[in-house]
Amino acid sequence: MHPDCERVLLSEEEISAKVEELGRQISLDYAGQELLVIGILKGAMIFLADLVRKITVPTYLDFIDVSSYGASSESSGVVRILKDLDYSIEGRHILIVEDIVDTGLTLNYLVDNLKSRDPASVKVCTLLDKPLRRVEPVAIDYNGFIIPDEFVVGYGLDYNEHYRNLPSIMVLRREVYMKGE
Ligand SMILES: O=P(O)(O)OC[C@H]1O[C@H](OP(=O)(O)OP(=O)(O)O)[C@H](O)[C@@H]1O
Ligand code: HPA
Ligand SMILES: [Mg+2]
Repeated sequence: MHPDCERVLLSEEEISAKVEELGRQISLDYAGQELLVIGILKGAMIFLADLVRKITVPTYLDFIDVSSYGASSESSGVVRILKDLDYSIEGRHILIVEDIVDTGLTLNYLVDNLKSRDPASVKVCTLLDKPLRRVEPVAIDYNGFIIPDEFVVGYGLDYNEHYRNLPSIMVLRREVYMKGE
């Protein structure tokens, strides 16, 4: 366990079993179709890399980079696109892949933004859902785990860009993020 963390919330084994289950369900639901997976940089990167290898329908990838947290554990409330998609999504079946839905501001913004580009369909898959913090409602089609209102890091999730490479998901000690705020 990392010394800045107080406990392991989800082990590597729990995460990989869930990723496999999500991949199986997505493959069943999109049978006979092509899927365009859109990863939200950077947090979703590690989940997405594992998830797409469990999907058996023809799958394409694109990435969009948005940011609302910066060097904080609280959302600024303003979502900014730092890097847009490389390709048009018109007429394609889109699956947005996120690491976590917290306030819902990031996903709400993205779903509206991507729907305005006329895709054939838009669905959302997130590994983690923290419903106690929701500010705006978000429809989630595939959800890995519902988690309590604690700041978590690892498996792609950061605090101020640290801890993304930890293999499990851990609760960050409050004193670590209170220091910077
Ligand atoms: O539901 P919300 O309150 O909007 O929070 C969730 C979003 O915040 C984090 O991203 P962040 O903006 O920190 O960028 P990152 O993915 O590069 O860490 C996380 O990866 C989600 O995209
Ligand atoms: O709990 C979290 N951890 C890391 N990044 C986040 N972005 C929103 N909530 C979180
Ligand atoms: Mg982040």
